[in-house]
Amino acid sequence: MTPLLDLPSTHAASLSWRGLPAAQQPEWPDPAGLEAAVATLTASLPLVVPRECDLLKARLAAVARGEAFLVQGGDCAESLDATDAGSLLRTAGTLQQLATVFGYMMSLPVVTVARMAGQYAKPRSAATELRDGVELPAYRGDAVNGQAFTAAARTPDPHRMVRVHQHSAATLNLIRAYCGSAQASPAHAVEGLRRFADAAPERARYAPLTEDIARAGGFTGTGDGWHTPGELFMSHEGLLLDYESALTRVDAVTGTPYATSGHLLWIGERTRRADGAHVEFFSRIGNPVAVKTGPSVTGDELLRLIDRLSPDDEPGRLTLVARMGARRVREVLPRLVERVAAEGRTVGWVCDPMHGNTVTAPSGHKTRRFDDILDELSGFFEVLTGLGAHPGGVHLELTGDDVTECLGGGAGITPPDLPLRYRSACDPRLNGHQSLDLAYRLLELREAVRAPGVPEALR
Ligand SMILES: O=C[C@H](O)[C@H](O)COP(=O)(O)O
Ligand SMILES: C=C(OP(=O)(O)O)C(=O)O
Ligand SMILES: [Mn+2]
Repeated sequence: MTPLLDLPSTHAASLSWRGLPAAQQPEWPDPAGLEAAVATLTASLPLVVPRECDLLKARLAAVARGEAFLVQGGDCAESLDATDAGSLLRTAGTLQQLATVFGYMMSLPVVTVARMAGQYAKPRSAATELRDGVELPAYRGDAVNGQAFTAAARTPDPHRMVRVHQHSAATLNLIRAYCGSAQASPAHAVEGLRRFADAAPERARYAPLTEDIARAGGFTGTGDGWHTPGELFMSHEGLLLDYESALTRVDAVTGTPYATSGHLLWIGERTRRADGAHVEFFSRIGNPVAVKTGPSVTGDELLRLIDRLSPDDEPGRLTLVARMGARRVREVLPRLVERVAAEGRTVGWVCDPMHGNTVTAPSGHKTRRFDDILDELSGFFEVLTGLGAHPGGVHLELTGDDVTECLGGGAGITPPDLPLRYRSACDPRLNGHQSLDLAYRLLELREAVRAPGVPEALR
């Protein structure tokens, strides 16, 4: 029998990025510790296998062709101390409920991808944090250091990467069990939507919409048989190159290296330079990959990234995640979408309406306004649809828990509410209700646009 994977080897993906500029890497204080952690990871089991990554790539090819919609979401930063199975399952459930609403809205099958089982490393705007005259290294995610503001916690510890691998394996194990259970069925998702709609301040509008969704059979577009209810893929930002390359394995069948830390990895806004180490590493792996792009990206830069990451123009290989901010999306995105289309490149276009809309509340909490998030998302739909392109999906920071991190939404979280249940280790997430509220509000906006009298180009 052909083995699923070769043993780890010194293949190009683990080597070629070294020596290139690698932004946002920790300053590990202990080279021997780093070497030991990398050796442990190199000898560790893969979390995912190439066949699963290829399946996701095939799903994302449908997104790129305009035949499917991507729902991607989860924590900004997972925590190694979080051992709350309920919380993981609530987030997985929220993703599936969102998939149900968006599938109905788009009349398309949905591919669902969690920011989970690996989302432990954070790029930061500033390398250090200053509090009361004390300056310490910034928190860079649980894969690197601790959140507590002490010199001990903030010192990068490479052994944390080993703990991340173990914790991700346990998370994935739970999610795989969930995906095979009745809890992950479309009927269960519809029940969750009914509970949400019945309790929402907008009940009079949302309850009938929910019945329309239920009548459509939960997920739509399942007729061709490719959508498996309960199918949930794992993704994270591939930021820590020592971690990612130590977990890269060669597919024995094709000889292609795959990052086995997750199904889909993305490159963040701060590490996407085309001649940098991240792009080089990503160019060598067979996984489906994504790149986040903010408003400063030029058309030429984007084309260069596409050339580097998807030279064969394989559909599903590359997803572009636009995070422009509500104020800029309508101005900046059209020329980029037009340029990529003019060059005949096949990518999926997805909107992250979170990272361009972060503000600081008077209390000092990082937060985002629900209305800005909705506005960027509707701007994204306007732009893509107006150009005859496919609005391919959403990328959200969210949790199924009842946190108070973003402002507004149906339940109307206000600035004084923020400290009540602000639990994010990094950026503010939509809570379960705000996430569904966003989907229903967008659905209402889309239905209004589809009403008679609206020009065809905008529908
Ligand atoms: O999640 C994304 C980034 O890590 C985060 O937005 C950076 O935040 P900062 O500007 O507080 O460093
Ligand atoms: C770091 C993130 O985003 P971006 O790279 O878009 O800033 C993130 O997704 O948490
Ligand atoms: Mn974030």
